[in-house]
Formats: sequence, structure tokens, C-alpha cells
Amino acid sequence: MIQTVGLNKSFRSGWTGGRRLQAVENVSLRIAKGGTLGLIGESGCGKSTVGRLLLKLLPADEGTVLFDGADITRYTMKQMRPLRQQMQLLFQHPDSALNPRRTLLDSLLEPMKLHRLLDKEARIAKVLELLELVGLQRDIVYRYPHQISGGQVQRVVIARALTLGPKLLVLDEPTSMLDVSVQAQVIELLQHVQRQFGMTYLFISHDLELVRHMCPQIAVMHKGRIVETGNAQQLMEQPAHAYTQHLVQAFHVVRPGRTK
Ligand SMILES: Nc1ncnc2c1ncn2[C@@H]1O[C@H](COP(=O)(O)OP(=O)(O)OP(=O)(O)O)[C@@H](O)[C@H]1O
Repeated sequence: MIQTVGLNKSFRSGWTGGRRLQAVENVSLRIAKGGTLGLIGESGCGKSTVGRLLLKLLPADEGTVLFDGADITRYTMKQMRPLRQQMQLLFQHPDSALNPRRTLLDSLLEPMKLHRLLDKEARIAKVLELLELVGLQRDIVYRYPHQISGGQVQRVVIARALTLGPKLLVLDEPTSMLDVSVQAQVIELLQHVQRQFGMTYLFISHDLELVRHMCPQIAVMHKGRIVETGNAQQLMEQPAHAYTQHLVQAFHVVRPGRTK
């Protein structure tokens, strides 16, 4: 479904921008249709950059991105346009995901308007159907983002992504700003909509508990590189790379006795 081969990305850094920081180095990964790959690693290791490269929100310095078998690496903005609705990003700051000056209805309708999908009536019907799916009341649509909770914002953001019928979602720490019980509900919702629509997920997180719960396959990232990829259970029981061993050990220190 989605595959990257040898992605590299560096940014200018330092006061004068004279130095280069290698944020992503030789990253190759593959997620089958309907599958979920967890991408884990400490803050600053390059996870979000990989997510953005995958969606072509950032150009790679080197490497290839294949989407549904097509090499989209050198696609122009115009060529990407029809694909944009098939690949969506959900990120960690729900507050900045919605325009604070617009009602939730406006925010929910906007992507369909931009992509010229459906007519006005059908768009509203779609919004109402998706609100129900994500467990929100209809009358919430007349509110503004600051008038609903963080968990509700994230549900609205999920519904908004679904309006376009995406095939691939990059979930960049989608629940890290939520408290634990709300986090569990949003994770459950993400799993439910994935099953319903057969979507493919890249799930980015620094939380091993969450990643092993959500993702059958895990890629471990350290200093811009993927150091290990494998089945979640195997990775937890027999971490091969020193950094993965460190992650798993830290996990057991925080949650003694947890193996499954
Ligand atoms: N647009 C940018 N310009 C310059 N440097 C950047 C840019 N985006 C990311 N970086 C740098 O690249 C490195 C990787 O950042 P990235 O956000 O991908 O890491 P991350 O693992 O997602 O971190 P976090 O979990 O904190 O979000 C960091 O050192 C970051 O400061």
C-alpha cells in the first residue's frame, strides 16, 4: 500500500543555518493495505519527519515513496492533488488542528469543498453520518473548537479526515495531549474506523505501551534511522538492537510484570 525506500532528509541548523542536521537517514518501510505500523522513538529522532515525507508534505532529499504501487516521489503538486484526499495526517495538537474562528460545521465541510466532493446537501449528510460514527451529537456542529473538550476535538478531527474517504492515515501522536481514559476511547475509535473502512495506518508515538497495543508491526527509530522492525510481541520479548533493548527495559521498569 505504502512503501518508502532509502529516504533521506536534512534541515539547515545552527544560528546562521550553515550546518545541516540529518533528520532522517536511509529510512525504508512498508505497510500493507489495512495494516498498522507503529513508529516509535524518542523525541527529535525524526518520526514526524518520516510521516511528512511519506505524505509528501515535505520533499525528500533522496529516496522513493510508493503509494498503491505508483512511484509518487517526483509527483508535482498538481499530480498529488487527487491523492491528497486518500492520505491524511492527524497530529498531536488537536487545538491547532481546527480553525478557532470557525464553527465545527465549517471545519468539517471545508475539505469536501476544497476537493469539490458532493453537493451541499450530501456534504452535510456525510458530516452528520460521520459525527454519529465518531460518537458525537449533531448539535455540536454549531460550536467553536474552544467550546468542546480535547477528546471531542480529536473526534471531530477524525471525522473531518474521514469525510474524504482516505486510504492512508498518518497518526502523529494523536492522543498524546489527552488524559489516559480519553486516550483509550480515541484509540478504540481509531481501531473501529480502521476496521470499518480498511484504512492503512502509520502510528507515530514515543509511548511503547500504546504502540504495542495498537500496532502488530513496530519500527524503532533512533537518531534518524530505523534500527529495528518486527512483530510487536517478538520485539518486546527479544529486542535485537541495543536501543530497542533500552526502550523495552525502561518500559518494564515503569510497568513491572507487564509482558503482554
Ligand atoms: N522544518 C524543520 N526545520 C529544521 N529542523 C527541523 C524541521 N523539522 C524537524 N526538524 C528537526 O529534525 C529533527 C527530527 O524532528 P522530528 O519532528 O521529525 O522528530 P520527532 O521524533 O517527531 O520528535 P517529537 O516526538 O518531539 O515530535 C529534530 O532535530 C528537529 O528539530
